[in-house]
Amino acid sequence: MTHAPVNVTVTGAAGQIGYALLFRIASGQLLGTDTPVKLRLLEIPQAVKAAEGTALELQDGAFPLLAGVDIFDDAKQAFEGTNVALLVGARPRTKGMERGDLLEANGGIFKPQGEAINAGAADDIKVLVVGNPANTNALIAQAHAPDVPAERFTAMTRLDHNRALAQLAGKLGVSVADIKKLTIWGNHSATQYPDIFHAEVNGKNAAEAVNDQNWLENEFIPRVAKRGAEIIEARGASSAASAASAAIDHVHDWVNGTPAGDWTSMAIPSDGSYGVPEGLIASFPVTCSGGSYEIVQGLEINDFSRAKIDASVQELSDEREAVRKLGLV
Ligand SMILES: NC(=O)C1=CN([C@@H]2O[C@H](COP(=O)(O)OP(=O)(O)OC[C@H]3O[C@@H](n4cnc5c(N)ncnc54)[C@H](O)[C@@H]3O)[C@@H](O)[C@H]2O)C=CC1
Ligand SMILES: O=C([O-])CC(=O)C(=O)O
Repeated sequence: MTHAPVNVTVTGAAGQIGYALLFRIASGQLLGTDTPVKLRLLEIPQAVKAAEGTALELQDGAFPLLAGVDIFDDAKQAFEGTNVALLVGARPRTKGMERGDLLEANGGIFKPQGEAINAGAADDIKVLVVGNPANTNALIAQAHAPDVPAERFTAMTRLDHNRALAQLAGKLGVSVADIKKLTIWGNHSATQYPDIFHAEVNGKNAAEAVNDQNWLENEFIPRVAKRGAEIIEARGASSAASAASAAIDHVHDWVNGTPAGDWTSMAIPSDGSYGVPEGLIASFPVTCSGGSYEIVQGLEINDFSRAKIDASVQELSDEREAVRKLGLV
């Protein structure tokens, strides 16, 4: 072991995603196999007992990298000294419900959590918001943490990125490892835009390799964008293990870097790149290195992509307007 333990706070620890996530964090997959972790679990009072049960199982995992587990029902305490915060706890969307319906209910969760991060988190805090509507929940938390650099607040579109990789690999009969430079733009919602125009498949342009605009427009994009609903329909519950896996990928790459010659997708506060209004937490193509990320610049955006990006960004602007009206940002 070469590092001091890193404090990782997970909210919604007793939920479905939490159950799939905590064991992978404890095993070293979040930060690396030379980094011990101390877990700080935040739950609502009614779910603390269940979180305690999970903590017993974590103990039984005998993970050499797990330096401790503490459980809280108070956000201020849970974020004290935190280096990495995974904000998973939220109300999951249920059958027939759109993410927009959840804005108000979740505002009441992410405002106090932003304040608690501002008050007590470590200087190097990195925040990933998973709980939906993830982009706007991240915006709310960030708005209440004025002393933390805004770029430390991110939201998860890595699951969408991974879903798009898998669909494209299936179409072309290749491995996901053969695909590079795919991008999710915009919101983690049905308006998101999975972009294959800059993606490469074994070094060849992916859109040219597919050469099927009908598949792109009428199968690939809707399949990826509505995959969450497809899983809910099939499983009777929202994606959990795949969401946990994507959260691991997101933080792992942020901390340890993206591979040379590739990029990933993260929802981050816009700096105005690609015409996305500044401050919106939107998904972009990013490279990570040395613990920070940068938006991939200079990509040519064709008319088809422009319209799709604009539509998703418009939804984010509307969500920001809605939470402004609620006094949440
Ligand atoms: N960004 C993404 O790609 C994805 C996001 N999600 C979202 O992740 C969230 C969690 O999903 P699941 O684990 O399946 O839900 P779940 O309902 O199984 O678990 C949520 C947990 O959060 C806890 N919780 C609620 N309010 C809290 C608070 N104020 N502080 C701490 N904990 C709190 C609940 O007690 C519950 O244990 C949902 O919002 C879901 O829509 C799910 C899949 C993908
Ligand atoms: O759709 C949902 O509520 C869960 C989710 O975000 C996803 O699976 O992408």
